[in-house]
Amino acid sequence: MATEFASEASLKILIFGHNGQVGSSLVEQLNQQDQTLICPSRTEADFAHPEQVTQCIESYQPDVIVNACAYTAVDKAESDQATADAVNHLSVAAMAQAALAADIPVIHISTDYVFPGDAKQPYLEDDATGPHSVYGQTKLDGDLALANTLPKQVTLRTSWVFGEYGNNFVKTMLRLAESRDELNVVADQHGKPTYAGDIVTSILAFLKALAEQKPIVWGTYHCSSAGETTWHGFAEAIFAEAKSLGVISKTPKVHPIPSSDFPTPAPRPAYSVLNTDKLNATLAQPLPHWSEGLHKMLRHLQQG
Ligand SMILES: NC(=O)C1=CN([C@@H]2O[C@H](COP(=O)(O)OP(=O)(O)OC[C@H]3O[C@@H](n4cnc5c(N)ncnc54)[C@H](OP(=O)(O)O)[C@@H]3O)[C@@H](O)[C@H]2O)C=CC1
Ligand SMILES: Cc1cn([C@H]2C[C@H](O)[C@@H](COP(=O)(O)OP(=O)(O)O[C@H]3O[C@@H](C)C(=O)[C@@H](O)[C@H]3O)O2)c(=O)[nH]c1=O
Repeated sequence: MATEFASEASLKILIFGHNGQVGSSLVEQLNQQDQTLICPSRTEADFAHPEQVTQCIESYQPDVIVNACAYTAVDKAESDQATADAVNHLSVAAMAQAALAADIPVIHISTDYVFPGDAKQPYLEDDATGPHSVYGQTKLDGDLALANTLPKQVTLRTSWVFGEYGNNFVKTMLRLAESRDELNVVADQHGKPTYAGDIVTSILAFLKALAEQKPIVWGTYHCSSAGETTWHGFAEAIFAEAKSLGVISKTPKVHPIPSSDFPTPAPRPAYSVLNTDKLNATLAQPLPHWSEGLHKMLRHLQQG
């Protein structure tokens, strides 16, 4: 997929969450192009204080905002609702107001955890939401505030993100492999692992259209790598690929368990597979299978 911008097309891009999994990967890709990036530190724009987000947008006057910032500690959010709400909801609402006032678009990232998880087939963009966790509810509240305020917005709803940078399930599994011979992993939660690089490909496609003044269909898109599995299936794939690439020397035995045997403060959806047909049509091809992203990530770790 061509993600190079036309040489004359240049944007001043304000990126929130530039140190996260998606943000780091986005900055890495954009640094290879002739774009002006603004990556405010947490001290400059602390999302626990929405007024700082407003001030930051007003002072930098970007052409576009990419919001990859979020309170992503799903279990911790259950006992830290006020901070999760400030970061995931109130700051996004403030961002939407500031973007509207400045007439600039926002590309925002959201989550499969906005869905209740009782579907039997992949969720479409307009299917009813109904989060069961504080994280999912605060993300949904932020998404709605943005969509109801700002006409020029793209929300990319993604799922089970992993990549080279930051923390994720793949890194947790690799760490556990060092110390454990056996692991229990839930086998009754179904979703789509998504490589951060694939989300970046999608973000770049929208930025490129913006820079080249091509028409954009604003709104919500489901943005996950191809393929679906369970956390247990994902863990088994991680260990098989990591062993074959020599990232780990031994593979633990992975026992499939029901969610009831792995109690967590926040309930996770039993089924959060996202239907990505709308985005596939926009990008003119589907994102790659998650196993390709897993291979890329593990190769990167292997090469140090
Ligand atoms: N991780 C996942 O599995 C999934 C993520 N998503 C969504 O994708 C997006 C990107 O997620 P991901 O890259 O994984 O997130 P990360 O947790 O890797 O990164 C989050 C980013 O937000 C920043 N941040 C958190 N709190 C604050 C704060 N109070 N003030 C300023 N910055 C803050 C972090 O800064 P710092 O580095 O300083 O901590 C970090 O840069 C989010 O919207 C998330 O909800 C959707 C589905 C799955
Ligand atoms: C570490 C571990 C987890 N699990 C289970 C717990 C949980 O049900 C599932 C996933 O665990 P994690 O806590 O790593 O993942 P979790 O924080 O639920 O991941 C979510 O993050 C947020 C930000 C999102 O938006 C979601 O799309 C999703 O990626 O695996 C096991 O069964 N065994 C284990 O050893």
